[in-house]
Amino acid sequence: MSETKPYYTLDEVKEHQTKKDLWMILHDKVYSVSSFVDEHPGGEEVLMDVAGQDATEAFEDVGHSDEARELLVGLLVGNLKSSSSDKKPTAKVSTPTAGKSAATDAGVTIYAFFVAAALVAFGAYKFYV
Ligand code: HEM
Repeated sequence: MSETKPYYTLDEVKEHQTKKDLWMILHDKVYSVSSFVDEHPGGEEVLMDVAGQDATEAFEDVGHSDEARELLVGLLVGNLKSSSSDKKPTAKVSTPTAGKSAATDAGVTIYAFFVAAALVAFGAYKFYV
């Protein structure tokens, strides 16, 4: 659903800092909270403090209820146009090739050990018999 909303840059969000036109960013989403300012149980001042900014930390610090989070749905106006640094590449931890070659190496080592042991045994047999 949120995909259909427009994308705004941080600079665009910053332009909405007045009580009558108040935007803020929460978890990379842009909310217009003007209609809610007077109803906010935490008061109007805290919302004005984060006007046009990313308020995610402040919002989460308060530990808002699920009810508060549901209110956000109706206030959503768009998504934050993220800077390239926001994209975190998923680290590839598994290295199947390396694992395979390690296993193969172990197999070769064991095989070589038995061949060497057989040769030593054969040499000893020849020496003593
Ligand atoms: C649009 C965003 C926000 C919504 C919809 C919202 C909604 C609410 C709601 C419903 C409550 C009542 C308690 C609860 O249900 O958790 C509440 C309390 C509170 N909010 Fe927000 N809030 C928003 C943003 C913020 C921000 C950005 C701050 C801080 C900078 C903030 C600070 C507080 C505080 C301090 C209380 C506690 C009030 C008290 O218990 O006396 N809120 N908020």
